[in-house]
Amino acid sequence: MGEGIIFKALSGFYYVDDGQRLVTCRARGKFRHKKETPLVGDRVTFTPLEEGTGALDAILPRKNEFQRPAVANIDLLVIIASGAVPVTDPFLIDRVVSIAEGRGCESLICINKWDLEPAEDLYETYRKAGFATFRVSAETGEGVEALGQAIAGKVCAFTGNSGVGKSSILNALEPDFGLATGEVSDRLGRGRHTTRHVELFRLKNGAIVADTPGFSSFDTEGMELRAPQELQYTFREFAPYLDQCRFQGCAHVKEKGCAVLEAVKAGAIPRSRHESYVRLYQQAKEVPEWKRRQMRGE
Ligand SMILES: Nc1nc2c(ncn2[C@@H]2O[C@H](COP(=O)(O)OP(=O)(O)OP(=O)(O)O)[C@@H](O)[C@H]2O)c(=O)[nH]1
Ligand SMILES: [Zn+2]
Repeated sequence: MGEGIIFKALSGFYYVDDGQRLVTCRARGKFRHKKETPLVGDRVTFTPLEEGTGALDAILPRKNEFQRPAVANIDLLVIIASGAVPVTDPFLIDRVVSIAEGRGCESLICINKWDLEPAEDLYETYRKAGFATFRVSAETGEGVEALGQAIAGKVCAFTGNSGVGKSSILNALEPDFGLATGEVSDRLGRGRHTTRHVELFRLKNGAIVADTPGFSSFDTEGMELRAPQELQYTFREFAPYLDQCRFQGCAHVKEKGCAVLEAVKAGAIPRSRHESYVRLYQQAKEVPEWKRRQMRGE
């Protein structure tokens, strides 16, 4: 019996990396019967068959799973942003971070294009909110080594709005990636956006990276939503204040005696983070629970 990680899923085949080679597996029929779909990132067991092929036997318990992109067992979501064109709207970052927090996945914020724009506000916002926050320039290489150390040995998904430099950073992290990056850019073209195909890559520092399609503000509309009353727990810097509001069940939107609002006023919670929370809270209220469940794939 073999064990490994699904690095790629394509046309009914699962490419399982067992640490030595890539085994091309077919899923056994029982997966279909149980309506269980193996995901890229899944740790699986398989029965080796002839010539590097195998039959997928079981999916080991998942640490977490995401819908869009469809990946499992992510240790670290690396959110790439930029203070230079295309300037990242903090709401996009908060939208994705909130999903990651809700699914028990750690986030890292990486602000690229440092050579063009220091993006002081973005940097301070996320540092203050309690995230590992890095500034890099894929162009000059500044900060790239520190980012590499932060992701070493982890299974990471790179995400961010189109054009922030995801492919460029991967290339800067792994100069030998040169060839592969050409492919990455190709795949990130139009075809990739429609197929939403995800693949894992192994870097020399031991990181395993999923490069996911760039997204736009338009795409955030279709991203999963939690129940309004659960959203507060996906903004980690709110935690110390949540049980200090005057009224139980406080929504932290505009209530009197709200400790979260006071913390925003006092500068302890970044204002843009709270604005994102309010925007998400309102969106979540407009969508019925059955629909939210559907969006979460439940
Ligand atoms: N000045 C400067 N330009 C950069 C930097 N990083 C990337 N770029 C440029 O920004 C553009 C977009 O970079 P990509 O790496 O293709 O961005 P991406 O995030 O992979 O984009 P999508 O494939 O659309 O998701 C390219 O023209 C890069 O040369 C940087 O640190 N500084
Ligand atoms: Zn409150």
